[in-house]
Amino acid sequence: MTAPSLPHGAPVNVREFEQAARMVLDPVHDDYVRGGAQDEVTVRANESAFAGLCLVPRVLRGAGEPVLRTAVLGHEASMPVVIAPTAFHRLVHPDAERATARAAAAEGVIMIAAMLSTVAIEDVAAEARKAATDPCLWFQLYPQPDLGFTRAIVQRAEAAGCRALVVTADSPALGRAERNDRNDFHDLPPGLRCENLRELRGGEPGSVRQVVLSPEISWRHVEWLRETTDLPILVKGVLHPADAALAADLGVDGIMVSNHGGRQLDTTPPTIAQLPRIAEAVAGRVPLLLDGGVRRGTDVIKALALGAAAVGIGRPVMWGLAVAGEDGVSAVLSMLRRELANALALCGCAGPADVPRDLVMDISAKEGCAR
Ligand SMILES: Cc1cc2nc3c(=O)[nH]c(=O)nc-3n(C[C@H](O)[C@H](O)[C@H](O)COP(=O)(O)O)c2cc1C
Ligand SMILES: CCCCC(=O)C(=O)O
Repeated sequence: MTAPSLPHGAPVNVREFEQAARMVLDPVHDDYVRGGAQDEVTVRANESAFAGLCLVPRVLRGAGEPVLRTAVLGHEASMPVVIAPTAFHRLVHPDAERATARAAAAEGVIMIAAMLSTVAIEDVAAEARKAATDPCLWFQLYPQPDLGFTRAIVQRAEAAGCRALVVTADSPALGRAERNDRNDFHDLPPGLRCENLRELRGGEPGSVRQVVLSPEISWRHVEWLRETTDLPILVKGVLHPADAALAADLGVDGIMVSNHGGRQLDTTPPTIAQLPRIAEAVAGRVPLLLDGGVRRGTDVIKALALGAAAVGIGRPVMWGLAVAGEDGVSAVLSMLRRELANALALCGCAGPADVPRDLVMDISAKEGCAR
């Protein structure tokens, strides 16, 4: 295998993309992307928990060159990494969600388009179709108490060709991001609008202030969505095994184990630590995805070993987009692809479905691999 050639000085890993993004972004927007709730305990824990798990590779398995291609909820993908929904891509690059959609489609990666997108879902989908004949887009929803609006936005996503609905469940209120308080960043700058919120304002693009993160949203809304759309439904933001069991009982099509990248409730457990408990509660009834702190191919393989069908990445995509638009997102995706292929090969695995549970050893904080 030959190493891919990168222009001199280009980031060689996701961490370097983070640093490069910091150099180009308005510090207020950099803070918005990198930040989390309150003391950011969970932001750090998501990443360090991966480092605290060791990989114990098998040798001489003759597994051959790993094949990364996989199906996520039955949707073909070139690797078990999806783009987690992140709002407001135009804050970090003028090509915004259009660039992300092109990169995802060209890379054969599933993109979860955010409801709070700065490009309308129809345009995101059209852009994805420019880069691939059969791109796979899912749509993330913050269910609104206004069910008329919620129905309308779901129908728009369906008509645009989105193939699954990702219902964010961890946001009955907005988390307290003190970086944003310090920067007095509570609304989009002039000219940036939430293009999917037109139905809230009689055809005008919406303002983020109109979005209701409501404590009244409940499992009944998931049931209502089940009756409202034929799209597969994933619930995103599950951390408690009992909630995972409830979701499975309700017949959802997928669960995203997520703490919103540590941006909602601080001091929640790192997602990778919670994954085995959730896998046990669900017992294979529903496919699991996980996001939060995935920065390396070795993180992906750890999540696969502990029960995830795929992982999501949030901030890394925003950093790639900030640094180089579509090319930056592509670079982040292909970096993770190379790292995952390398990790699979070094672990003796033939592909995502060939990752045994005992590949991962939990090492307690005092003797862990990292810190
Ligand atoms: C800038 C930013 C915006 C986000 N916006 C949304 C959103 O609109 N809806 C949502 O469900 N999650 C949102 N998230 C959470 C991500 O979907 C994901 O759970 C999280 O970023 C994963 O952690 P990671 O950034 O460490 O990969 C956002 C995250 C970031 C960093
Ligand atoms: C009003 C919600 C903002 C988008 C979001 O979910 C985030 O920044 O984490």
